[in-house]
Amino acid sequence: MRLPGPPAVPFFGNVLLLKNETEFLQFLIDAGKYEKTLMRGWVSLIPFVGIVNPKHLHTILASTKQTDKSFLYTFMHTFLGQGLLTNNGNKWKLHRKYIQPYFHKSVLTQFIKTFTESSDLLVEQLHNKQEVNITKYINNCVLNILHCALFGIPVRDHDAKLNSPFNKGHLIILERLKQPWYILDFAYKFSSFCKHESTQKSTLQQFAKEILDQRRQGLGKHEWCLLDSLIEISENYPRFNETSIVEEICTFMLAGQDSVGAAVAFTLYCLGKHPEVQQKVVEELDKVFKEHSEITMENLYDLVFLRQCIKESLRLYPSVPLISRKLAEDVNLGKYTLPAGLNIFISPISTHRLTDYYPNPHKFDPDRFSQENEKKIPPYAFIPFSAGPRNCIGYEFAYLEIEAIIAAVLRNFVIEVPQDYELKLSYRVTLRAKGGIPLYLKPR
Ligand code: HEM
Repeated sequence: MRLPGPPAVPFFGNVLLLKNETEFLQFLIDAGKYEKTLMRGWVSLIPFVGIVNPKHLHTILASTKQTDKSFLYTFMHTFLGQGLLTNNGNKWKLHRKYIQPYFHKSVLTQFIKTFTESSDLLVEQLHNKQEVNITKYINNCVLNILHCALFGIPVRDHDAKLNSPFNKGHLIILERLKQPWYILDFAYKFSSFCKHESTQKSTLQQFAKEILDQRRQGLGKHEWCLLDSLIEISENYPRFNETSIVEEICTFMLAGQDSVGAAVAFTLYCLGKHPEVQQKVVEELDKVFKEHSEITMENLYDLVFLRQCIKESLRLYPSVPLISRKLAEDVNLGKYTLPAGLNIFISPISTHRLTDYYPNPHKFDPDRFSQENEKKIPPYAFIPFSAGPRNCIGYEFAYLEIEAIIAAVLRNFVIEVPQDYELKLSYRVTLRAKGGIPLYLKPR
């Protein structure tokens, strides 16, 4: 089987593409040209197949058998330990089954207050500012939410968060790929990267353990948080031990941070660039909040057009532009049979720009997700949260959180993107705007 793909360099394969993140993302955006075939790529000496076509994605992502991640995720173990994001096999299946109920809509209601309080704090911080780099404010707001929803640290308890190592955690996986001799564990173990990652991991886990001990003793227990749910699971299922609790809570802190930060920032960017769409969102907000100014779960579900805007922004700028799996069994994709054990790449940012499903694909057009139009989009052509049994467990949490933050910003400010600003994308496992996103703010 000979597949088309980008030119590869001996030993490095295609990893040199990662040297320039903006060009790498442009490569992914243009990878729709591989839709009718498959794409081959090399991570150093290891072959990968890239899959862009929604029908092929359906075959793989919907399968309960194809849930294994590729070896690339083991690179996160040094930093994160083994939580839902990086685990495979039975351990993943069991943990997912235990934790899933705590992300049910009925349970998420309890976090709305946290979303609101943190969004209010954000609005306070933005007052009297005319021009801001919105990215760092948003990231701070998201961190506040996570510290509260996951660890039970009140949003306005600044001191407790001051020393949180989660404010400065840093993933090194890409450095390992760019210098592919570090793909080998024994070489990596002697590197300064590994030392740095291991130190980070023990600091994060220590922080999580201390709070776990406090919660177990009932200290600071004003409101329910996700850590309490994990304690409850460990009481019911002894195999879900203290290490599991710590690894899972650290995973949630990481998985729910930059992903949400990017989604909020890019949606605000899109709304700042399209004043007519922003106006429509504001009219919806006025209508929904006419009688009750308070943000509730019901109000958030009524913000139908805002959700369309968030989806359209996630289509153009999916927070996680690339994911990877390892095939657990042979799979037939049209004229190709891919063997068990093969590593594959799935690139939401490539699939999201396919002209067959998204005419004029680079245009921001929230009407693509209107109730009527959305039905025409095949389910696996829109995968910002991945899809199937191994999708993002936090996707509904994320939508509600993003809506609450954007609603708070737009109810208080008219936002505008400076004329001379040119968005440059960059990539560090999540998608980012290079240098952050500048916004003009005018009080409403
Ligand atoms: C806009 C926000 C978010 C986006 C775009 C997003 C996207 C994704 C994607 C694409 C995956 C699959 C990753 C892969 O297969 O490698 C994933 C998995 C995951 N996400 Fe999210 N995510 C978001 C927010 C969150 C939040 C708020 C949480 C938790 C608080 C979370 C927790 C997780 C976890 C634990 C997994 C692994 C699930 C599993 O494998 O069973 N995510 N997310």
